[in-house]
Amino acid sequence: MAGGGFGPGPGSGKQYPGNLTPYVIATCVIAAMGGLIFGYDIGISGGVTSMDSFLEKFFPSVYKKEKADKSTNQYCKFDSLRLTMFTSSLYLAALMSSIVAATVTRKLGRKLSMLLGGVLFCAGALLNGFAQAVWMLIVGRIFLGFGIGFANQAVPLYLSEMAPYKYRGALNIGFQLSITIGILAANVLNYGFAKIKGGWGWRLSLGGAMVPALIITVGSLVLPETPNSLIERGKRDEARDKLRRIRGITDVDEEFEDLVAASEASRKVDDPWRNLLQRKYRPHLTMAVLIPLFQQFTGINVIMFYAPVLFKTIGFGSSASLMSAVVTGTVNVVATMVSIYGVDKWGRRFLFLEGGIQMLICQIAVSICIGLKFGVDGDPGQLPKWYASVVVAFICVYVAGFAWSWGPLGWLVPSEIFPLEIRSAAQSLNVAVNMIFTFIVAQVFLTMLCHMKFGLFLFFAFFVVVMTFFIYFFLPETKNIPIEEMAVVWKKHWFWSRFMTGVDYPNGSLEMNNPKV
Ligand SMILES: OC[C@H]1O[C@](O)(CO)[C@@H](O)[C@@H]1O
Repeated sequence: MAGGGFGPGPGSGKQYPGNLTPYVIATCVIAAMGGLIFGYDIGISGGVTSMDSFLEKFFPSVYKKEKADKSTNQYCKFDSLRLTMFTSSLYLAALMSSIVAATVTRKLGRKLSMLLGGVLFCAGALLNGFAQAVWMLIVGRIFLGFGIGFANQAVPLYLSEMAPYKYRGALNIGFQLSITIGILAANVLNYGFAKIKGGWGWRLSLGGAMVPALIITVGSLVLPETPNSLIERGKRDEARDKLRRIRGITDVDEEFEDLVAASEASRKVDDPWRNLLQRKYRPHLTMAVLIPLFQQFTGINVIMFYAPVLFKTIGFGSSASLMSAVVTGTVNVVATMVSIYGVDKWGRRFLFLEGGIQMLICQIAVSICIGLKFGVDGDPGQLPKWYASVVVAFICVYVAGFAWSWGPLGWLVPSEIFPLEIRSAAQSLNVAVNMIFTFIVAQVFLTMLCHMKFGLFLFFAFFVVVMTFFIYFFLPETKNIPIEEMAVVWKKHWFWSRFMTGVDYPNGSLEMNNPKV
């Protein structure tokens, strides 16, 4: 995903004039709805799959098993490939469409990708809301996934191109913030809709995705195209006018010339994928793969997708489980705001390292708590409410640790380290790796819980140890470093410097203003 920090920083000598106009604010708020939908879909499926009426209708075998073996192994209650397929099909679809979207976004504009995303979302939400059979659910999720591929490709790119450079960092995390708000909205609605008499509340939960979907569909029709995209498609005069309108001033020449130059420079790179394999881009390639992989191996989506199911497993009733998901969702939103506040003050490394240690402690604690009560056979006997509440508290502290570290930084850091000539390939790789591992975690979690039992949390804890050491040794601080000076951080790094010998990076503003995904 593209993002913040593409503009000139404090050391670049360039200070493009321009204001944070109401026009920009309005366009960015509408565009950020793409993040809301992503979050909504992440948050909605877990709650819906914990509603009895939904399970009974679409997954009767899971429902029967859940009802029948109350006192037996809690770990395996929900282990159903079809059930996980319902959740995870979306991510596979998103992975595929993000690859197509890269071309649409570049050749036909950001607006069209967002419009396609919105239309696909509407189709998916309708199919899900009116579903009569499992296939309708899964096809609906696939449509939603296609929509997410387009929206996640185009929206962050759109935001970073529209925003005045000074606000790009905050706007980047703004996208993750809207994802977390979407997750929370889904959790709250699930909690309310589950109480509807007649057991059809899940239809409202799933169909509710129509609201943000319609907003982005209509929004993308009225949103302006970005100047970068217009230049890229040969419409220079239109681009200059747009830039004036967006920045709220008439003198936009300096920025405009740089956009044109950046577009021309990027056209000379004909195979960004091959470029990415060059020795001097080894650190970038490593980060493009490992950062999204590690983000998913924190295990966060075990909580985001399956919190209600998990809470049911540790002994809460249906309603309390959904309520607990609302609590974790709220923590997620608030802690992401902490990150917006602190990321440029305390730096990326501090947040990564602190968040890592916090997550590790909580994962070990959750594992011990569950292990002590559930043992290996998964039979908790009488589990006191206070005990389950302690588990939820640890989970909340864990979510906070994620939400101010790997959550937003998993997008921000890659977006600020890629130089233009590899940006398109590296960013696509970043999104693709994220989706693949989101898919894998979603698909195998319930089976893993069944087999690894309380050890599942130790499995993710192990990865948190690995990633925390990785950050400590291999990630240089990128706080307050202008994009065009980023090469320096690798050149000075104890390990990565060996790949940088004899490397002369193109300098200046040319490479900064044309974020491509
Ligand atoms: O807020 C948690 C959410 O954030 C993401 O990591 C995206 O950045 C999702 O995979 C996860 O569900």
